[in-house]
Amino acid sequence: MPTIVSPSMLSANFANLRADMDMINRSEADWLHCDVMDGTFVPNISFGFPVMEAVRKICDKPLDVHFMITQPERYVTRTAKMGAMMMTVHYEACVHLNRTIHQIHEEGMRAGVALNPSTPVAMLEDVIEDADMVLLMSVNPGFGGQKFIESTIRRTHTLRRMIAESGSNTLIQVDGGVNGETAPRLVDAGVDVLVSGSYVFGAPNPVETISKLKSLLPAKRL
Ligand SMILES: O=C(CO)[C@H](O)[C@H](O)COP(=O)(O)O
Repeated sequence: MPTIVSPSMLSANFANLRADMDMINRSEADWLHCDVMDGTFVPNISFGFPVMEAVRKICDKPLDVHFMITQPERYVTRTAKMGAMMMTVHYEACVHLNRTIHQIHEEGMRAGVALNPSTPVAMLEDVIEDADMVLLMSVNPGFGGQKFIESTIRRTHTLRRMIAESGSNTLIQVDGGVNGETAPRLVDAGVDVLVSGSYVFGAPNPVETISKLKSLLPAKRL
């Protein structure tokens, strides 16, 4: 399975969103990662549907939407209507996670489940087969530009074993502090989808940085 790179829109320059989306369209990015924050689940507010609907019209890449909000199930239908490919919700924010995953599937999207850095990977044992992707947060969610939390490498190994034991094809995504140094180590540990924000958008040549991120990665298992 090839490694997927999904630049995080959280670090985009909103003063010129069209230029940022033109850059993403020209690049080897596979998806565009959208971070929705509500100021309650995380101590920050990002953007909502009007911005993502505008982006959807000018971005050629599939949208991978990460909801850092309470009760994300309220927005499943609207996210599908907006044209998202993947809807990721937090384990910590869903009382009925199994139901929410099925709602997402019923609306024709892929379902991701995100874990905060302090939530044990084992909490997902009983839903792993239903999830298309698990997002391991490698920073405490809420802000771009934070330092990578090292225990993510160990957590990736644990999750990779759990997925193998379940016999499922669930993808592993990591988000937070992903750069030229952490990316190869993450892929080596078993990550399939890399989300990178400030490393990409803060680079002098973001298109080249996305290509480098992909080419830096060790050859993946088949
Ligand atoms: O969503 C986040 C935090 O909530 C991520 O940190 C963000 O998507 C990526 O930012 P960076 O690559 O700068 O760490």
